[in-house]
Amino acid sequence: MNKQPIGFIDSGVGGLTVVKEALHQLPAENTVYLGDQARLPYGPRPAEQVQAFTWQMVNFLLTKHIKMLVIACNTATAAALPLIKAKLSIPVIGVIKPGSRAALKATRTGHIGIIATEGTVKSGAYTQALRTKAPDIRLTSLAAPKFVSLVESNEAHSPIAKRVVADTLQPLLHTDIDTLVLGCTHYPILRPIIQNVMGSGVTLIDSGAETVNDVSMLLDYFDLANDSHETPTHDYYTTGAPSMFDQLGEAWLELKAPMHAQHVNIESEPTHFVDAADMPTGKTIVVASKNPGKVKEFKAMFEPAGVTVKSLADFPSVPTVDETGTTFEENARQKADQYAKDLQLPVIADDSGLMVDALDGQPGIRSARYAGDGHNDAANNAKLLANLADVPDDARTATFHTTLVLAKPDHPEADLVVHGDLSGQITAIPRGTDGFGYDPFFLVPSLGKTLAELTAEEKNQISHRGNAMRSLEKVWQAWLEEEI
Ligand SMILES: O=c1nc[nH]c2c1ncn2[C@H]1C[C@H](O)[C@@H](COP(=O)(O)OP(=O)(O)OP(=O)(O)O)O1
Ligand SMILES: [Mg+2]
Repeated sequence: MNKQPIGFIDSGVGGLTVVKEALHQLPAENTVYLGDQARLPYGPRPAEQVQAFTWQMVNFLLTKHIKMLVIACNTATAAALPLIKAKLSIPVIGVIKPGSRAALKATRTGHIGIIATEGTVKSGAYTQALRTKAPDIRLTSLAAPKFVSLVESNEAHSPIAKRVVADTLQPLLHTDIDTLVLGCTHYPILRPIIQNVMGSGVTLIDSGAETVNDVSMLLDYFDLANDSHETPTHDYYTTGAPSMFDQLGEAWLELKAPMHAQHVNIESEPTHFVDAADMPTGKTIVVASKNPGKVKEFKAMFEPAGVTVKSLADFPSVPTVDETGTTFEENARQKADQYAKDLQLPVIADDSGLMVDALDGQPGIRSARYAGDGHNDAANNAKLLANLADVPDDARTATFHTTLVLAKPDHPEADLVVHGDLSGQITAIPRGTDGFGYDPFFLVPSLGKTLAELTAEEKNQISHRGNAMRSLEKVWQAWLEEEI
């Protein structure tokens, strides 16, 4: 089981045509999408610039701990797919090969048309992909530079769009093309108009939709599919205006709920591959946790101080450290010392858990494995509730505890150790959707809310982890900068 999201990048909203297919074919997967609308269109830009922009998008999505990357943009695929594939340790998929394969399957006349951006046409990426498989195939490529702007300016259904599409496709009419590759992920949004101009005898190939077949296959092949039954999350980011993105996205994906795309600035992201292990150690700390809920909370605490926060997701090949200790501190030390040694970077490890008075302090250090090995919040919560079924409200008191250990490589004697607690009560009915783990059942009596009903910031202000961090506040920066 792998709950990490699949990442999608595109110059704008076009890649949503791939996401639409992914939501349909892979409904259990979490997804995160980034459209670089501020710098669109990519089509007319030189290949080197497209490569730099694409790295910035990739570096941003890597901070979201994606398990797979889909370059849902033909221009970026043509310019940067091999470079990115060579550097990342996660599977990377482009849109050109899947589109080519589908086109070869569809053609009867052996004459395939390709419409794409200038960049994609110039790169010859489709010609190369198609000729490798079918050397004798006849190909006619045509740049359709105006299509992306039509889509992005929400003109795809206007009379102007009809005119532009008809004019652009003119050279392809009266040929014996029977298959036309939509070699840009924006183009499927113009599909009805394109089909109308080309006539019903021409099969349109949606390169993006074809790509999702490959995504699905690779999820199985690398055993990366998410088979949890939690409702998946879909996060959308744009470098442009979220309102425009939402408007186009909600209509295209036929969403019932608002999309709420978030604005991001990626211009300070590196324009090349950054190996996490090459980062300067002074200002980087690795959160030695596999729990994304914890990582998020630590990021919120460290990043405002200018510290780069990495997590184990940035180091997929580092071996997992088992928790075999009998106390929170032993476990936190084990995790911190071993990961610091393996990564040769400073790390912070957290061992935490819930101690319920009516259960003699259980589940305690076994909180993550309460319902058995593997992390399943729902099963742990269900077991907790079952064990408390006969316990009256006033006896359902409990304490959350955290022990934090900061460790530097090969110096366990220099570990920094702090603790934090939070008292509360276990409710019978879950409330709230934020947070993680036991949060929906943990009532903070003074607030009348569960931890899952608090914002991240509100939770940090009172939580066991927040309290432990406040104990660290005065000492961690000096500790991190100190040479040993
Ligand atoms: O603020 C919290 N809100 C809700 N639940 C929480 C919290 N803090 C810890 N917990 C629960 C989650 C897990 O069931 C156990 C920690 O187990 P613990 O071994 O420390 O963490 P983990 O296995 O999830 O991740 P990792 O060891 O990779 O850091 O306590
Ligand atoms: Mg654990």
